[in-house]
Amino acid sequence: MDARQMKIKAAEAALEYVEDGMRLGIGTGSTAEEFVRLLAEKVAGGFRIQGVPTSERTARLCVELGVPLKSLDELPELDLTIDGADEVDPQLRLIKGGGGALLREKIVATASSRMIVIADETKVVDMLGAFKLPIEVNSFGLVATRIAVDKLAARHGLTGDISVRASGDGPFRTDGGHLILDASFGRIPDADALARDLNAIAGVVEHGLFIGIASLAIIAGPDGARKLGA
Ligand SMILES: O=C(CO)[C@H](O)[C@H](O)COP(=O)(O)O
Repeated sequence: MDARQMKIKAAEAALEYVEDGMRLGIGTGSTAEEFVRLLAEKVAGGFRIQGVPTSERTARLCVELGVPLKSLDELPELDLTIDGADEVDPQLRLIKGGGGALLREKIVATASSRMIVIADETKVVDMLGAFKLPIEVNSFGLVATRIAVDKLAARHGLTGDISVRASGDGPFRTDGGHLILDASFGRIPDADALARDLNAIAGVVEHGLFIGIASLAIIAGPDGARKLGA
């Protein structure tokens, strides 16, 4: 089974949790896009859902495939969000934001009664941090915010490069017009404390640590999909 087939396996297993009539948060990334493709087939077959996309990219795919969309303001309380992740640890803590959609992803996931993560087994880690931690920041005061993040990291015993994400010739801009700092910490022994402290830095809009948000992860490997959590 290749990487794409594993993503499809995870997405198929997640689709079983989607019920007719649900208000559904729809994630961002290549795994979430496999989910959107399967969901679109169900919708074409008469299944009724209302989706809230977590990015402009996901919204475009949903429109293209005929998945009905609403804004989060129209549907502020959701039944379920299905989304991918860059890392998943045994406590279902996540790193997200590889695709730059972490702010909307976190807003949508926390507006949902439940979040289910879909991922292939390469995303499962004992300790978060091998994947660069995305930190969404306001462009005003970028240098000051970066210094503040660097000092915070040092207080947490974390070292590593913190760089502004690039796209083409310039910086990457999120759907909200912000910048992303990618922090190469390597290992994050106390992700809960780091998450809390990052939120206290004024220029930080949001970070990619999702703690206590997902209740189930569907992890696909060569032998099929297994579940972490309930
Ligand atoms: O957080 C995300 C986007 O901001 C994605 O869910 C994450 O990057 C995983 O993407 P993929 O399924 O392509 O590996």
